Amino acid sequence: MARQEIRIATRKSPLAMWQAEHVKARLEQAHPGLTVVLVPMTTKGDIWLDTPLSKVGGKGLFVKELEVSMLAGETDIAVHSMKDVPVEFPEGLGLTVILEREDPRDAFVSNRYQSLDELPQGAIVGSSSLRRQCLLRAARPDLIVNDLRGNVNTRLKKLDDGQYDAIILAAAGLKRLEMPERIAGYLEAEESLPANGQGAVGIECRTDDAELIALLKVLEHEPTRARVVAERAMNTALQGGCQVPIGAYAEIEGDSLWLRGMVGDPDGSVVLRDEIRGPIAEAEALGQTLAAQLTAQGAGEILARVYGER
Ligand SMILES: NCc1[nH]cc(CCC(=O)O)c1CC(=O)O
Repeated sequence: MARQEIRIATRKSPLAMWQAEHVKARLEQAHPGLTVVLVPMTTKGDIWLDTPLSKVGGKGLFVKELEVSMLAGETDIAVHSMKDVPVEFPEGLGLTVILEREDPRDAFVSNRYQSLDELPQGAIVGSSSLRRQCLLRAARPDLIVNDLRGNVNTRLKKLDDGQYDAIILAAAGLKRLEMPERIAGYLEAEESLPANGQGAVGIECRTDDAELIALLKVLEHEPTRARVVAERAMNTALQGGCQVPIGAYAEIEGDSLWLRGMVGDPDGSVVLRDEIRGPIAEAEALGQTLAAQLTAQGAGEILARVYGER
């Protein structure tokens, strides 16, 4: 008998819930008669559960509760922002589907200013990401760049409370949460190279469940997968976790893939950039080659310093 129900294990943050609802709606539309149920779970916040791998690059399993429930057969799938998905998966689980990417750009969010250029000398800008901190400081050494934590709503509240003149957030998150009016302007890839996977959503499930995977495959978007594979390969080759000053962004141009990468010191003193073009089918190798190019420029020293400081 055909499967009639799919259970989505999800974190409870508004963004996680939106993404799970989105996958539910798309699966139910594609498969009449199928019911998709959300199973919200309390996870240990945004904190990663450290594994021994954290010693070599800050990697961890920050979705562990969801994975335990899938492995136990209590739930079937988990929906992730690709930006936050660790490189390794526990035995028996894998990233079986990647959905079409939405806006990959960083957004400039402010109640007073329209763009980075408009910010006065010494303005306070908030960002939690080392990549954004590096790029902000490199572009505008006069700005005060302060840490900004919490989920998207918490971060916006801190802006509205006057703790910052502007903050930088992923455009995709603001659009999904139906707050596009919060976006004062976009930072293009030339200015703020997106993090690997930014704007894309993926589905994790048990790799031995062929019937389930066949149902999920209607959501697969091949061009997005190629882009994300290249970006993640670069990040992996640099031993990057998700809290690293690394940008990796791929686009498709006809038959070829164009991958740009950056590694920088969070203090903005050094920003290494490079790029590569090649066949889409070689996405992973392109990512690895670009990582080697950045390493040749000195990326290893920068990253060792950052990892050593944690
Ligand atoms: N690290 C948190 C996170 N993970 C995914 C998104 C946004 C959505 C996306 O990139 O797909 C965000 C918020 C942000 O960076 O502003």
